[in-house]
Amino acid sequence: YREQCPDSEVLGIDVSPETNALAVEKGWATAALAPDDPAFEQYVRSGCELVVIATPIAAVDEYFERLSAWDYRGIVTDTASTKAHVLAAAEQLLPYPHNFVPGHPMAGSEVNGIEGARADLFKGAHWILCPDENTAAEHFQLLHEIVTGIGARVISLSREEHDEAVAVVSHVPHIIASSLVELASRHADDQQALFRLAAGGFKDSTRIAAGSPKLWSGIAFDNAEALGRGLDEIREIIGRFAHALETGDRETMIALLSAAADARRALPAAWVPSTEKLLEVRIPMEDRKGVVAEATTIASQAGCNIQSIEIDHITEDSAVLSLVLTDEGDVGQLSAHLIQAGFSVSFSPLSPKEHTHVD
Ligand SMILES: NC(=O)c1ccc[n+]([C@@H]2O[C@H](COP(=O)([O-])OP(=O)(O)OC[C@H]3O[C@@H](n4cnc5c(N)ncnc54)[C@H](O)[C@@H]3O)[C@@H](O)[C@H]2O)c1
Ligand SMILES: O=C(O)C(=O)C[C@]1(C(=O)O)C=C[C@@H](O)C=C1
Repeated sequence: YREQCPDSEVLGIDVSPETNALAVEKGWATAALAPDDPAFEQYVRSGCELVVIATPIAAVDEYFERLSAWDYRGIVTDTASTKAHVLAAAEQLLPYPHNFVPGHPMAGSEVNGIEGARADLFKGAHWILCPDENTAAEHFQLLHEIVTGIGARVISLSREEHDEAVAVVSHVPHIIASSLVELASRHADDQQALFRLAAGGFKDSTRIAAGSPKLWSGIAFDNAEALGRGLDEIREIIGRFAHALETGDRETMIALLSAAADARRALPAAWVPSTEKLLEVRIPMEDRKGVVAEATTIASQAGCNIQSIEIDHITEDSAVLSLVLTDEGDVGQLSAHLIQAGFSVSFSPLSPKEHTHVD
């Protein structure tokens, strides 16, 4: 972020003095302190615009409590992999819970701590934001700007759907990766000879198993229900492979493998923004709460990518939300769903030049 905005001030807070020293040395933070340093409170009380809580889930409450004690009125976001606990804690502990916009970058590393940090970690990645009907459009706009500024793409997801969705694409895969390593470990001898045979396939599908057990145990228990359902389902899926094998059913085996191969091949390696053809969607915001959450979630569901957000204040109590979309997703579906939700929307093509001018 500081590469994008070298004039910005970023105060890092970490329990590890080595981490704080390295963060400043690398230029990722302008200053970095221990949580109990009085300068932390001073900084939060003196106009800090945004707080990003990127600790393990177990430490989040402590920071919500501090922000409450310091009557912090700015925007708060987080990076936690699960939202069940964080949402309940925000509601209970934060003085202004509507200023909390949950976030979750869908990128990371199995390397624990600051050693795993890279300036380009989020380039081409998706970053979930979970605004709700109480989220101010300006708060979402600022977070959107920061996240897209570091090269990620924002996906708006409802708070209710978040944990269920990430259980399937992140938490079940982690348990499976750990299970694959456990299987091989059981068969490896003292010299670990079997692991020397492990090539790309094993390594590709188990990299994440090297992640922090403490962090992942926190994630697993915070998302126990959805993870439990996902594990039941994966048992059933593995059972279908096993059954095809037992019954010599080659046709089913081919069908199961083909369906997975097609779906996997269709996954892009990374998201590349396409900004040749831009489309502006203008949505009047008067007399309605939560327009930004509703409209951006509908856009994400339709696979549309919002490149930037503007809020045009027409009069004191009326404004228009303007979303600039890149040439992706199903605009027909977006339009139909926005109209179905009761919005009176207008679409107009925009050239990248015009957009630069608007900015
Ligand atoms: N690892 C990933 O790939 C990944 C991806 C997306 C989101 N997340 C989420 O982001 C959060 C951080 O994960 P991570 O992988 O960066 O963890 P990490 O263990 O690599 O880093 C956590 C940092 O928090 C510090 N810390 C721990 N307790 C603290 C406290 N009480 N006060 C201040 N600092 C404290 C640690 O010293 C460390 O520097 C977690 O909630 C995790 O679920 C992780
Ligand atoms: O790529 C990795 O190493 C990750 O661990 C990233 C990963 C994942 O893909 O499951 C891990 C945890 C998150 O909450 C989000 C992303």
